[in-house]
Amino acid sequence: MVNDTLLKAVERELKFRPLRLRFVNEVETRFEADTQRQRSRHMVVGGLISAIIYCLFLINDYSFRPDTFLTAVLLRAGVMLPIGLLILWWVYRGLSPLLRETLMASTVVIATMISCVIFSQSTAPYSYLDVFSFGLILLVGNIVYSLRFGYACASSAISLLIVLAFVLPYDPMPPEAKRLAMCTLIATALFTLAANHRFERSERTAYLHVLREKIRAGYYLKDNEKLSQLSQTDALTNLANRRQFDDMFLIRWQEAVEKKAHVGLIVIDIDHFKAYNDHYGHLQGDQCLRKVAMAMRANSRDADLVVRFGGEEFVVLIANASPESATSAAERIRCSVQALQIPNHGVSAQSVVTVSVGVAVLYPSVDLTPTELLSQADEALYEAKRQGRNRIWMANQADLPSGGGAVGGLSRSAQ
Ligand SMILES: Nc1nc2c(ncn2[C@@H]2O[C@H](COP(=O)(O)OP(=O)(O)OP(=O)(O)O)[C@@H](O)[C@H]2O)c(=O)[nH]1
Repeated sequence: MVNDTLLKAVERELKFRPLRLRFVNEVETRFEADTQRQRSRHMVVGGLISAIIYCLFLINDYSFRPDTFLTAVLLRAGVMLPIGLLILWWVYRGLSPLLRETLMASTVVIATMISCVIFSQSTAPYSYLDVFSFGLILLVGNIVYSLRFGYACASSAISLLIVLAFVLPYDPMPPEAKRLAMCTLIATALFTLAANHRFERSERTAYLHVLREKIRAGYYLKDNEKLSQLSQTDALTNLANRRQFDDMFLIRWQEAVEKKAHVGLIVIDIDHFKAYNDHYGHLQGDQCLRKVAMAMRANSRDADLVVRFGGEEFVVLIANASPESATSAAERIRCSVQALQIPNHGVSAQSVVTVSVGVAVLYPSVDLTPTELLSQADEALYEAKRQGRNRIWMANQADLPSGGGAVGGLSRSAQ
């Protein structure tokens, strides 16, 4: 999507990346919208793997503190696992960023709490050794889930406090082991938080670069579309121009060859336009051209290509045209211009602007070229002028260079 304000905000973020990770609101909302789905999936996969490993620790519980094995089963598989799976299910379904991060961070805190209860309930001599493994829980939150930095800090701090609260009064654990365990845990928290910060920073910076390119690409695309449209349109009348006609004529011709269908061409020229220009001036002449162009567009089918061929000459390219439909399209156009009742006092006091129309319809074949259809229509137009103007003239079969393929021979006076 092309968005000027968004592009400016993205460029500002890229230029002045402060230590604060969160973007300004507008970019943050976009960031969340673009990354939420993938982030939730990533968390769910990480959560499932962590849940399995957390339950596998029951093997440890069984081997070196069998006295609390039942409690461990109850707490790990009966409490932590269902809570964890429920949270993962919610996250998978999609939650607001705040809820998602809070719930995922809470699994870290709950797992720490449960692990502390299990180790402190046991009277086994080495149960406290388990405290050294609690760093793994912090690692899951800060690295595996890659919680947003603020949530990672909060869950790590709360978890450390919980461990401290359990370790300090736990008598079977020697004071040296308590000190070492707490130092190890704090160091683990700090290292994993530093890595978490770096991950999030690079993820966000990479996102900004991608977003900037996407927005710019949107601009380029729009510019290109605009340019291509301009290069195919006549500036005065907004009709298709000669360049678009040349392209479309070949395409329609080829289609007609393949489908064995007719191609029709109507060539229209405003009558006595020089007199109009001389009488009213060039600017009003332009105005007249616009009105005539609008009438022609309004009285042609959407599928027909209405072209300003040059000066006061127009062309309508009709796909799949029978001689009858081309003739009636030409007559409709002629009548619609006359119906505008634009006075042309350059000719006489009663004169209005009219058009002469040449019509040609062909079955394209290998020995015919599009130019032949165009010259037939031109000749028919010349004949319409010669016959007195304000009329349509159908290209005659005899006009064909090859002597075959043209249809009609009809001329129609309009007056
Ligand atoms: N205002 C204006 N006039 C144009 C434009 N292009 C061509 N013309 C004028 O169209 C007129 C065409 O005149 P002619 O070719 O002599 O044809 P005509 O006076 O219409 O006579 P017939 O075609 O024989 O009926 C000239 O005066 C051109 O200057 C344009 O873009 N704007």
